[in-house]
Amino acid sequence: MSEQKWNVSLIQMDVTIGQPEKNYIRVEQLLHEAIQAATKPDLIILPEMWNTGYALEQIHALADEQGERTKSLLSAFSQTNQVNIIGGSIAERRGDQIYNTMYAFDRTGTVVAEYSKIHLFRLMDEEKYLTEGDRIGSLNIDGTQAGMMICYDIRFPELARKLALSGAKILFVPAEWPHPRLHHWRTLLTARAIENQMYVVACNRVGTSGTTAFFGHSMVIDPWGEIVSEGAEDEAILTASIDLALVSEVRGRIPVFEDRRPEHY
Ligand SMILES: O=C(O)CCC(=O)C(=O)O
Repeated sequence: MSEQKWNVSLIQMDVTIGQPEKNYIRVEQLLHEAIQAATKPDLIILPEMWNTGYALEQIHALADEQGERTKSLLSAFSQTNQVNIIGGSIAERRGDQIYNTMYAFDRTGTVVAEYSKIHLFRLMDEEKYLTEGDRIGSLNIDGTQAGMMICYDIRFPELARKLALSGAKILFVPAEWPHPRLHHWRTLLTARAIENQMYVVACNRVGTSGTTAFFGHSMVIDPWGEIVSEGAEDEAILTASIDLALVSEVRGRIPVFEDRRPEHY
């Protein structure tokens, strides 16, 4: 790929709650579909907690031990196909604790970053079963600095700003964001893109889990806040082309980072 232009594929998948076997098979099928598309992706992203869904009561038994199974699948795929992968997030078991963890792989299959969700979502009892992460998710992909946040994290603008201040030009957001909060999803993602003048690549699941329905609407938003690509509510692989040169252009047009006055707030 050119240094500045990337093709990205967002795997907006359904997740079968409490059935990792089914979900690992489905992810592998969808990764193959994504890579066989007419335009080969430079980067593929998956949604949140795709191995187990929110099967919180059984999460200890179902979670992936140190993410080993996930890392082995995604690392082999990224290496074979020389593609970067933002591996959504999975339920990861580390000792006695369970985390909601993201892994990023470069084109050689190396894990270049991992991030565990910092803001656990109390509306879904996440904090009763999971342990929160304690560090932010910065990474470098093909020479470009980026950041990772998970779902509820997007309600915390401080985190996105911190990633932008550390150099991120693009923010990756896997999610399991349900109805009826589509307005919040779109508005918060767009705000994070506009205020930080960066790309936002957000991959949400579809399907239902009990009485909760997930609406998809995965999207890629440019640093000017325009939605470049947006999914519907069905399982699909969404593609978009992003031009990282637009980040410096927008930052030059309105010099928000130079005009910040953190000494007053
Ligand atoms: O903040 C929201 O409305 C949704 C968050 C969520 O579903 C999650 O973090 O899993």
